[in-house]
Amino acid sequence: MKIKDLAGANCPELSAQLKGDFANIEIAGITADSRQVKPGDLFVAVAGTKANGTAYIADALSRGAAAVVAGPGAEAEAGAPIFSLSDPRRFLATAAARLYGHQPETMVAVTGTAGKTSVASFTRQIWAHSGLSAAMIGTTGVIAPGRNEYGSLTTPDPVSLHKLLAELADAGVTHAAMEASSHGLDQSRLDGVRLAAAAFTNLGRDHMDYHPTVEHYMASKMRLFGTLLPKGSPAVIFADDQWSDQAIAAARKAGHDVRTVGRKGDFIALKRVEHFRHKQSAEVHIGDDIFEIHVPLAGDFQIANALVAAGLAMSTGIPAKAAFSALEKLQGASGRLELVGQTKDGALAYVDYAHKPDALENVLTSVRPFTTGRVVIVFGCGGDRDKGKRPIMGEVASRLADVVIVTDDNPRSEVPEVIRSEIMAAAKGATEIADRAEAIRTAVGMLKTGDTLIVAGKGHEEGQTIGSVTLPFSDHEEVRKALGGL
Ligand SMILES: CC(=O)N[C@H]1[C@@H](OP(=O)(O)OP(=O)(O)OC[C@H]2O[C@@H](n3ccc(=O)[nH]c3=O)[C@H](O)[C@@H]2O)O[C@H](CO)[C@@H](O)[C@@H]1O[C@H](C)C(=O)N[C@@H](C)C(=O)N[C@H](CCC(=O)O)C(=O)O
Ligand SMILES: Nc1ncnc2c1ncn2[C@@H]1O[C@H](COP(=O)(O)OP(=O)(O)OP(=O)(O)O)[C@@H](O)[C@H]1O
Ligand SMILES: N[C@H](CCC[C@H](N)C(=O)O)C(=O)O
Ligand SMILES: [Mg+2]
Repeated sequence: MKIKDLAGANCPELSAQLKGDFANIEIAGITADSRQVKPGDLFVAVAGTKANGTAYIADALSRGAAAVVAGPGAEAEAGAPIFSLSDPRRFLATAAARLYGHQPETMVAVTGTAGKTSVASFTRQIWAHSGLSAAMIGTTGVIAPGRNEYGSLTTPDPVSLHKLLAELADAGVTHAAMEASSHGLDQSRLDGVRLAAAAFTNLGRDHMDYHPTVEHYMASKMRLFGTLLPKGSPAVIFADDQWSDQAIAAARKAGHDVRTVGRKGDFIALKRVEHFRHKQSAEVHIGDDIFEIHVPLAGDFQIANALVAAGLAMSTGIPAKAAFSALEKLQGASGRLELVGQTKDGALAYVDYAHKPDALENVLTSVRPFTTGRVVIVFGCGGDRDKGKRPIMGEVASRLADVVIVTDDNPRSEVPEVIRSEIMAAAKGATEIADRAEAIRTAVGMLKTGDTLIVAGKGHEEGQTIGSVTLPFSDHEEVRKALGGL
């Protein structure tokens, strides 16, 4: 594709700089990483958290980059095709979308501190239940007909994302639900995605290492409604969170068709919920119609996630009745309050991905009603991530669980003892066991009839990152091994 076509009406700022021969430069591919440049590629230099892409312009040109797009003030060397844009990240996303050409016809995105993976997964399942060729993209990777791949980022970088979306569309996928993380939104990773609808679940504490304030965190999430979702589109918003009113206000201000779900919901109104050991039933109202829904998953929060997913499915053409009947067959996303097994005395062992205070609080509160014995929790906190959440999670665990074992999560470049001590400082009565497998074995070994164990923080993850090395590790496997040994 010629660079003038890549810019087109989409980027008048670039079009204006394409004088003479520069307009006809042929672009083979696009990347923001100089190390990935192949001859004929367009290199987009963006400023990141660790490095500034402008430092790698020479590297990109030496590898055969056909042209370079950089941020404001980039040195426009005489004769070299280097262009300067006010927002190169947004350009990277929209240009990747143009270059790869197509994406599934109906795309939805979900943001919020907790519940994104679950909502994206449930939305895909509802669509699939209605016979549509549907996909999800998120923390657990990509799931589509014939594809189930482990992923690393919640919201992939724009180039991998559009390559993937084009592959999915080519394979006949018409509907895709994706997670919009605050990092992804802030870094414009989704700016080239054509959205049919978008959703918000909730806001709690997370990522305070990246966002200077909680308002900045919320504002990043609200880019989904304010900038990305085309005006007038359905915005499905969980109504019962502390931040719901702000999300509703942001979506209204952007001119969207706001559809709230939950106890205070006006699109899907939740009237009554009954919790059983492994399932829940609820009565919901849509206008004058009353539906009884059944969700075969534990955890109060899964009802909220199921309603947001049903709201997204209904906003993309699925009748309410079909959406609700699909909920009866829902499978939880891997590692989200997932029952891995039980002891021969019937104590339950779950793996859950709670790695932030609100999620931990929710998961511990969710299992209490059906736990006649003790709630036992094993958890830690990741290194190189929001440090402030560590004592808060320690306090939540010791307040809501009967037995607390603090262990390692992914220490990454931090000293594991220090991470643990920051949690322990607020976790009254907790036991510290550094080795995660040993912590799990100890917890399983102490289970008695009526107890519930939750191994939290790593969910679906298949490795543990210590320093810069990731060793194979699975909470599922360790729980199974420990149960097998009983
Ligand atoms: C903090 C963060 O979000 N970083 C992401 C970001 O990196 P960055 O832009 O800060 O990159 P940088 O290292 O400062 O480098 C700046 C630029 O120079 C380029 N460069 C660098 C070196 C070189 O030799 N040549 C070169 O061109 C880099 O490719 C980059 O474009 O953009 C990269 C490409 O898209 C991501 O891989 C990287 O994710 C890192 C690995 C990461 O750990 N991200 C996590 C925190 C994350 O994004 N998590 C969210 C949220 C999860 C949740 O909700 O819980 C997610 O969506 O997964
Ligand atoms: N609606 C919800 N409200 C509160 N907590 C929730 C909700 N949904 C899920 N959780 C908790 O958060 C954990 C992660 O859930 P999920 O993976 O669906 O969220 P996520 O937003 O995708 O998280 P991440 O940002 O890590 O990708 C679950 O294991 C559970 O403990
Ligand atoms: N997407 C989240 C995952 C955290 C998972 C937890 N196991 C950890 O390592 O902190 C993040 O990057 O913050
Ligand atoms: Mg997720």
